[in-house]
Amino acid sequence: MQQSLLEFDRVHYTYPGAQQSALNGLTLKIPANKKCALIGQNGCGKTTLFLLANSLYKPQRGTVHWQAKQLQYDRQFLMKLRQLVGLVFQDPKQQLVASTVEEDISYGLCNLGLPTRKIQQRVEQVLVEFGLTELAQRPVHHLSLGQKKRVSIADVMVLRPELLLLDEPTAYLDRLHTRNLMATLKKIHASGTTILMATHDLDLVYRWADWIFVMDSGRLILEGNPQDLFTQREILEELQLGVPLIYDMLFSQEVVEEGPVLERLRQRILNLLRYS
Ligand SMILES: Nc1ncnc2c1ncn2[C@@H]1O[C@H](COP(=O)(O)OP(=O)(O)OP(=O)(O)O)[C@@H](O)[C@H]1O
Repeated sequence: MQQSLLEFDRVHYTYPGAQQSALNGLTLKIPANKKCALIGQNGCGKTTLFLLANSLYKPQRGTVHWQAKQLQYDRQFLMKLRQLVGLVFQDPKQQLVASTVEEDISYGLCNLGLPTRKIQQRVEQVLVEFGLTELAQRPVHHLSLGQKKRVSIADVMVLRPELLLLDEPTAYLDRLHTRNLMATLKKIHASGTTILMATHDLDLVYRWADWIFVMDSGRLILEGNPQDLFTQREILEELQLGVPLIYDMLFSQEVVEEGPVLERLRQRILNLLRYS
């Protein structure tokens, strides 16, 4: 059976003063070692799921488990969990707290109380891994958006999490920076980190993910691998999500007759396009 890292079981969460629940009985298991995508309309609860996954919020009903252990909300447990589950916010302003890039990356390690020498080693290693060495002394508010996003991910990865949560990481990035980011994620995944990415970019999902969750109104509606999931076109159209353009082009019913040549051509195109 597929091992899961984080499990939501019938989780409810309503923001103070809100009329409607943001999470409305959400049940979802994040499988270990996968590249997972989370899709759904604006306001369906993706960010709220992340905030509960990282234990910044607590379920009002239902439970969240990390590797079969129910989350606790005392300081010690939270410190440990936030090393294991790294959250990269959509807006780097929510993430970047220190004055320089180097200080920002060391912030989480300092909070853990690691010895100075160890902190220096880990920070230097991450600066190299993320191509940030030249920017180490740069004030974070002088960085471009692409650079800020890279620093936000480095901030989290320096803690060596087992699960990386990314909230719309490619939002506002140009093509080059999206490619660079996807190359970074490839390395992170290859090093053994499970990834869950919320995004509205279905083509990116199709080219990158190996498992997809579809949410609506605070619940999980569908999940599966890209090839199976996008066959559920009717449901996806009803949710106003549709299917990726690439999928539509390659698997539309109006395409020429099915056969081995067409299938080989599709596989070649998909292999060329894949981010992974
Ligand atoms: N701080 C808040 N106070 C009150 N309601 C909130 C708050 N944050 C989010 N909500 C509401 O909770 C619901 C879920 O919001 P959430 O941000 O989790 O959705 P999302 O799927 O991440 O949306 P998007 O794709 O636009 O980022 C929405 O109805 C939203 O209006």
